[in-house]
Amino acid sequence: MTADIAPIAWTGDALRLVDQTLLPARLVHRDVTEVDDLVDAIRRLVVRGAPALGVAGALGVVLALRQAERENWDAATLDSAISRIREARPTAVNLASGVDRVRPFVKKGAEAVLTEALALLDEDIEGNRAIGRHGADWLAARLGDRPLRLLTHCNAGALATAGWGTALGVVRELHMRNRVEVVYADETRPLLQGSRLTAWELEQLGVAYYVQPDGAAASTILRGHVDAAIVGADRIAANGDTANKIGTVGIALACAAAGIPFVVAAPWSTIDPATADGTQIPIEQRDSAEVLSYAGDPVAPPGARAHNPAFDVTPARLVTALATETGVLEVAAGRTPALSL
Ligand SMILES: CSC[C@@H](O)[C@@H](O)C(=O)COP(=O)(O)O
Repeated sequence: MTADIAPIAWTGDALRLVDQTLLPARLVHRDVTEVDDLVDAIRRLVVRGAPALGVAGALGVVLALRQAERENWDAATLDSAISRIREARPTAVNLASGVDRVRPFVKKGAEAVLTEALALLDEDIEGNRAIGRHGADWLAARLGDRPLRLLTHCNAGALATAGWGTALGVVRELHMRNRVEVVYADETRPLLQGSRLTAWELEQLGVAYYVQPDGAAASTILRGHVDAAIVGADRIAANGDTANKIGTVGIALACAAAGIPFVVAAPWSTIDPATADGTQIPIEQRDSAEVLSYAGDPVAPPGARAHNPAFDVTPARLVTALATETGVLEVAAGRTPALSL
């Protein structure tokens, strides 16, 4: 196995990010020292994935404090810079909670914030390894100790976290146990996190995979090619409703129809007790150009309008299990009858 991917690092002077917009063609690191550049990097998905956003947000508060010192900001300017980081994307609760975790340390100075932010980074990696072990144990107990055919959507790998990954962390753990036959990686339109990032990670790990169009997922499941689907989450409401990348709910419906497990892998930090249910989760709407063009060229008539929600909500009743760092919670009470083609 190759050295683990570290999408976020602290250099001592800067937040060093793997530029995820350029993968898999190029592995380029970006050093960020200014709040505006971090907000831009978050919005453009240079750094992305809920846990990674949490760590980037926390380290972003260090950048804000250092910039405040360099530029003699007053307290209100600093506060609004921190809030701009916190609100750069709305759906992943980890971004807000990462900033909120370090905010009480702001009055103690940048070093105190840095210590707390780096603790969050370490905890995330450790937590992901535990999610991987618990998720793999649960799948083996439920489906038998045999190589599994898994389906995933978007990227919930090392790149989406501080390291190791959540849903892909489970895949990695199973792979270490020789219990992965193949992974179907949905390409994940419109920004292709599945084909660009998940496939890249699986390639590095030596896991067998297919990239498939999002539109193939339900058919692949109903035709019996998949033993379980496993995805990450951006925010889990108190009742278990789960927001994840657009397209996830269709996979959950297909899993329910086929009678196979739909598993969400996420740390407790992604569960938001302040959000009662999925209707209250803010869903990010992104630029029309992401849908209406491809690699810079138009793919729709001039004047076409786009509907571009970045996330959807899977109702708790469709979530078979939630793999966390402390164990697996069986969420869905009942399953719909299985169909097959
Ligand atoms: C461990 S990452 C979980 C989710 O954040 C992931 O599945 C996802 O939907 C990411 O969306 P993105 O828009 O790429 O930030």
